[in-house]
Amino acid sequence: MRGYGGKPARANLWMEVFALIEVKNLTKQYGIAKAVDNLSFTVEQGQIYGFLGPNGAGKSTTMNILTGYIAPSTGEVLINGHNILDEPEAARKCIGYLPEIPPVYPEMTVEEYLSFAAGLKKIPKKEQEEMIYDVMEMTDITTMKRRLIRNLSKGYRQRTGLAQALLGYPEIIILDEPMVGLDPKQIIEIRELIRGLGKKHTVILSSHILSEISAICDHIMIISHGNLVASDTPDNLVHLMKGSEALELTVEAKETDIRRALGGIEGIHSCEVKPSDEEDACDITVKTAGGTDLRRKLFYLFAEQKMPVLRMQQTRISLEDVFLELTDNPAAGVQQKEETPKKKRLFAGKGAKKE
Ligand SMILES: Nc1ncnc2c1ncn2[C@@H]1O[C@H](COP(=O)(O)OP(=O)(O)OP(=O)(O)O)[C@@H](O)[C@H]1O
Repeated sequence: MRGYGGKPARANLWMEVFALIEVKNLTKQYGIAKAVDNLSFTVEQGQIYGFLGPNGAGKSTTMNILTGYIAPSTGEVLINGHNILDEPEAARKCIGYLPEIPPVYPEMTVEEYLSFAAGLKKIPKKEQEEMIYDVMEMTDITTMKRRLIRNLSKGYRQRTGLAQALLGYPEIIILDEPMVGLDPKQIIEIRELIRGLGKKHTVILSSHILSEISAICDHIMIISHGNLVASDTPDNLVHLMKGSEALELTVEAKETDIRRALGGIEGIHSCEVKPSDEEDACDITVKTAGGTDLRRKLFYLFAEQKMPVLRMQQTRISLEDVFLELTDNPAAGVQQKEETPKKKRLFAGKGAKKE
């Protein structure tokens, strides 16, 4: 079992042993505004984590704190057991960081820049040449090594920034909005590159674009107004929100008869009945509680009542719906967290702080 921050591993601390990053009650205050508000989560080894949130949610601020670029107002960050404030060098050694604006120098060639970055990272001189060659191969920029950075395309500039992050082979790679400004082809290429990195590294990437995150990440953390509002796998985020699923029906019957018939059915969270465009029929939207599937029950109910069902459709919740619901109204997420044990997992998934 791998030790935790150089301390002896203990079997009953299994989860802690593999927590590569632990963030506890992190807050960053700018004047009276809170960019990050009491944020807690853990990151485990060997996964690709997506940090998702609308503009201004606090993603960059959190990443800058994790990487030691800015200090939190309160709270604690442990990187592989090293406190980022008490042992910054040991903590930063575990992390390769590509900030939102790649820290590249336009007047240097790719090779010169990587050599400069290797120096900053205090990589021993005798290891530098081979490592620079290696990270250029990993990011597929070897053919560009003598080109001035200012003459590179945005995609290659991003790869150069990524190569810089990989110098020293850190266990954790943090990428802030790595696809911003790239064209669709470059996005696909960088996505593949990140997927490849995820095989050997723990990767955290931030984005405000859901499709980018869901295409690459094993685990999604949704942040809104500086709070973590959900943390789970993409599938679980959708599955565990199934309580918001709805059934839409068109039934040939009077509104009062439909309401009476539905009155005795358990598992209905809410129900809307209104006149349909179909003659002598009503459109019904039934919201189910806790993901209950009422399709068969309603089919037999209306058949017994001699009310023909002209249409029945289940509207599936998408990851987009989850994202919008949680980021439009983060308080709704917290409420759900307390309401049902099933939804609780949404907030206490692998990346979320175990209580
Ligand atoms: N140095 C600063 N001084 C004052 N306010 C700041 C500072 N940096 C960030 N903020 C504010 O903190 C909040 C969070 O910003 P942050 O950049 O972390 O969000 P983000 O999720 O990364 O957004 P984006 O995707 O737009 O970069 C925003 O309201 C921002 O205006």
